[in-house]
Amino acid sequence: MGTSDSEFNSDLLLAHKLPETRYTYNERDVAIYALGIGACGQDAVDSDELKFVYHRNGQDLIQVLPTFASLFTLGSLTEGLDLPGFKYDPSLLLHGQQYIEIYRPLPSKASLVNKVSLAGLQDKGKAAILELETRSYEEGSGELLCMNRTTVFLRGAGGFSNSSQPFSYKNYPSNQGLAVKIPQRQPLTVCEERTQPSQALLYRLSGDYNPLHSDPEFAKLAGFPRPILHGLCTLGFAIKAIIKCVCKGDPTAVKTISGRFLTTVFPGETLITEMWLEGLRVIYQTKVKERNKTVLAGYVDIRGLSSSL
Ligand SMILES: CCC/C=C/C(=O)SCCNC(=O)CCNC(=O)[C@H](O)C(C)(C)COP(=O)([O-])OP(=O)([O-])OC[C@H]1O[C@@H](n2cnc3c(N)ncnc32)[C@H](O)[C@@H]1OP(=O)([O-])[O-]
Repeated sequence: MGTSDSEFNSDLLLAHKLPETRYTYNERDVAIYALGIGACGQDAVDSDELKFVYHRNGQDLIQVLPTFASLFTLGSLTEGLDLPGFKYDPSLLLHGQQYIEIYRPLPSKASLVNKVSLAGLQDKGKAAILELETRSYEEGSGELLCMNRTTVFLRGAGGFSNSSQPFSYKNYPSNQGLAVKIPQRQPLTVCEERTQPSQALLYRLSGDYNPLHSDPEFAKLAGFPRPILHGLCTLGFAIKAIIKCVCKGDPTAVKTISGRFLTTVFPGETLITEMWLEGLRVIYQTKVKERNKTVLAGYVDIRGLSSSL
């Protein structure tokens, strides 16, 4: 264990308290987010999707997609995370996994206080896996709205601990957020949706301005031929498909979301999401049609099932 701030120091790291963050949003942010994950992207009058963007009786009545909750975490990672006793290169960061619990339907506007804590850190040799947990409370009522656990894969940041006993810290149940086992049988339903070449440029307006998603030169330096799609954008497309195909368009049916980003998506590619039902759990995987590659896999726990399924 090191003694200076630039060397790995587990005592310093685990004792560190991350600052609270604030997140305030309104109906405009909700609509811009929905457009960013492709709502009405294929059909501007699709009644399953228009409700996330527009309401004829006033914008405060638009419905909020449950994955909007993932935006509440952004400040902690995108504005530079300063962890004493652990260093990494933010330009080599990739989003690895997202786990979200929704405790009550998200309002169309709110001011939130986020309590952020370190949920995990693992030394994988070539990379480090860092996990942050964010609990979002509504300002005023103090009510807990949702919890996000964000896993980032930090290329080049591994090898900071003893290789015969790599450092591994996790403070949450092992059944949460693990990669899922995809059933061998045919999926219950499949949804295909093309992302737009400008998808990342639109999605970034929801708050993740990392140039990896917009700047060709930056993307090349980070090891990609061109800018890549935000992981949370791909997740938004997949969960929107599940809401449409399994939850009969009801976004409040979603209780828990888990997703692991398996490989990168390029804006303009077509996403095919396959879904299987196991009790009240929807197992899903999303593939890129053009490359026949699975890019995302996970599960969604839902509150109930429509009788027609
Ligand atoms: C957050 C705000 C910023 C947003 C940025 C973005 O959106 S970026 C755009 C969105 N994001 C993307 O586009 C990223 C897409 N994903 C990828 O490109 C690749 O999956 C990878 C580079 C993350 C890892 O690939 P690889 O071949 O280098 O890895 P490997 O198979 O050799 O495994 C090594 C170890 O790591 C483990 N592990 C592996 N994967 C994950 C994971 N996803 N998650 C967690 N853990 C993972 C695996 O279990 C293993 O541990 P074990 O079992 O030995 O104890």
